[in-house]
Amino acid sequence: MLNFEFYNPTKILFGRGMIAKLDEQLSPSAKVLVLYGGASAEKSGTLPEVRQALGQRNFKEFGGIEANPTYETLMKAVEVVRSEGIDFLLAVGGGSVMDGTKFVSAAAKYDGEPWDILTSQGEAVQEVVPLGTVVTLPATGSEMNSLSVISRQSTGDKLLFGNPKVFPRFSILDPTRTYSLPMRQVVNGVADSFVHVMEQYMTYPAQGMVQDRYAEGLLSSILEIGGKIVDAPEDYDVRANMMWVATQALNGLVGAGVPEDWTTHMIGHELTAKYHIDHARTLAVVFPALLKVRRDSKREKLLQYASRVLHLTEGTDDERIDAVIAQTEAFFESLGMPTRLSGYDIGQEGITAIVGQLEQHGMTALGEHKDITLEISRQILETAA
Ligand SMILES: NC(=O)c1ccc[n+]([C@@H]2O[C@H](COP(=O)([O-])OP(=O)(O)OC[C@H]3O[C@@H](n4cnc5c(N)ncnc54)[C@H](O)[C@@H]3O)[C@@H](O)[C@H]2O)c1
Repeated sequence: MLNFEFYNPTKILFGRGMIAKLDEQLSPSAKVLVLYGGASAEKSGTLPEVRQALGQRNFKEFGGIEANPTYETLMKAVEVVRSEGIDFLLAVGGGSVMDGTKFVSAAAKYDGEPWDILTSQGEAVQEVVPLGTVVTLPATGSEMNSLSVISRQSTGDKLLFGNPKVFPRFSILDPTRTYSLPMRQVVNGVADSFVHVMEQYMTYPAQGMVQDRYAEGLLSSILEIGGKIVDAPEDYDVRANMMWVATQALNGLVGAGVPEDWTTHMIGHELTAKYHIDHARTLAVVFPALLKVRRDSKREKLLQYASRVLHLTEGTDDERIDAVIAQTEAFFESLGMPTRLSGYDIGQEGITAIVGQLEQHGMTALGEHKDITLEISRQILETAA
């Protein structure tokens, strides 16, 4: 097992009606800014429930944080935080609102040009305004991690930063608050969570017995939930399991002490930045192609996954690896997600552009062995063509 430090201070309040406990989480004198995205937070009743839970306390609101949150919009929230003397941020939404709120949290206290926070991958973070979340979309794990992905419209960049100071102080997860999600977003969450676990599992054996079996439990659950969730839109237990699995898929625990390969996310971010494809859908295109190109270096874990999760026992090793890749593609396709770039009309010109963006962002040594060069990234994209 590899050495690791594990730190996760986020308090989780999970279940039906838990938004009512919001007030208890905040100090009586806190000056709160509630941040949210579009009209769905209002229409679904989540925002009204949050307002009610905040009662008579002093709070302001900032709406309009878009999917794939932008620096340009978030800097307007930073102005509100500074001018109103806000000292607590409450994100009500999915990954985009939670990530955006983390950026506002760090940018509002940053003495300099806040885009530095992204270009330094979070090292530049100084002080922060503390934050909490009310989750409406289970997918990213942002509610229990210290990561944030921000886009900049003016340059077409989409960059990630991480810093322990932006862990939410608390996150409220009420599965009934996900019932209003369009099915497209529900399945996006299934795919995103699946790939998050895979990126901390599908590498090479590192004798992380607990981590491997934990990851395999999460993967089995996601495959099972993926097969049920479309036909059971208001099944509390399916939604509750989806919500908790998504949180655990990226709260740091499954990846502690084992190698990780975030190539799929890094290439996926470039596809979203250039083509505005939903985040999870980019992963459904890149991940199967990554498995095809890296089948030799991931061989042992592919076989372990074949036997422990998919229970594949027939055929040669290579035939079982073929079956793993075919079943992974079939899983995404069963969620209605294309697994080829051609599904988004992206051809050779697009591949060259994406490789150029990877180069520009320094993504030249990806993967668990840091040996996925730009040439191999191109091969992955060509395999996904
Ligand atoms: N922080 C992390 O660790 C991490 C990990 C993976 C991805 N991300 C980032 O998170 C973002 C994606 O987040 P996401 O997948 O949660 O989607 P999202 O937050 O972008 O939301 C997608 C859409 O669903 C709507 N929505 C949200 N909750 C709803 C509800 N209950 N009912 C109806 N509509 C609702 C939103 O308004 C939005 O239009 C991307 O920018 C991605 O890069 C972050």
